[in-house]
Amino acid sequence: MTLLAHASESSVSSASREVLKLQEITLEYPDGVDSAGNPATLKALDSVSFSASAGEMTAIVGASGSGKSSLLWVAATLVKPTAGTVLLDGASVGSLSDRERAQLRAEKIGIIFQQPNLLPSLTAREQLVLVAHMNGARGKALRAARSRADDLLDMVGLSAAADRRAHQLSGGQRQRVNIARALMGSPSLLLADEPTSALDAERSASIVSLLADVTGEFGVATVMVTHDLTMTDSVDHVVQMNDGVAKVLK
Ligand SMILES: Nc1ncnc2c1ncn2[C@@H]1O[C@H](COP(=O)(O)OP(=O)(O)OP(=O)(O)O)[C@@H](O)[C@H]1O
Repeated sequence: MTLLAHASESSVSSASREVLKLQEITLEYPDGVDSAGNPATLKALDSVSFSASAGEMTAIVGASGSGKSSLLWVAATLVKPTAGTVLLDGASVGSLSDRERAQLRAEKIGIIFQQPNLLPSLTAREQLVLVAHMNGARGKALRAARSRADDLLDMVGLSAAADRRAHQLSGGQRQRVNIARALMGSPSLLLADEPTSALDAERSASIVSLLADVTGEFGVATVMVTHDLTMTDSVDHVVQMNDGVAKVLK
């Protein structure tokens, strides 16, 4: 298949290229007032440095409230850190406007949320083509988007279910559509927030193994938040969060 052959070549050439680099990221949330009545803050991330390379998968683990999701949202450029630098493909995102960051996200970042959030009235294929359609793709461009959607659905094992609507898919299948959808824009960074939280152990393992496959096939840098330590065997790197502090375990 052309798509996969092309992707494999790109993964070889892009191996170990640093896609995401977080330098001394601190994130503070407003947290009411202190005993003297002054505004208080809660430090969710405390000088976190970490990077993710093309073709490699990293798991972020840690107890509830340790800062895993905060780290992912900063990496996704959805939350601006209080201090520190986020570099994406070597360029700092700190000085970009909201609009420029939204554009950067569309071009470079695929995000997989905990719950797939699929639109009930659309088929699996339509969920993938929706963004291209909303961006005005018509004619040849729309046919190209449909063809890419079909290749991606094939890659995630759903070619037979391309015409099924969201409610006709199982939880695991919905998460596969979610993964395929995140890859539609050919991102260099793939971020997944607890992608297996709604699934049983067997389906969770197959979703993590699929993420590992697409990481290699597409040469993306994948960062997955998980509280499930059994998932860390199949990843290249593990970062443990503890009270906002990151420690690289693997
Ligand atoms: N929007 C917010 N406003 C204020 N505090 C927040 C906000 N979001 C998160 N926090 C706090 O920041 C800390 C880190 O939260 P975060 O959601 O990043 O942790 P987590 O490791 O992802 O937790 P979980 O596994 O339960 O999802 C927690 O103390 C949390 O209460």
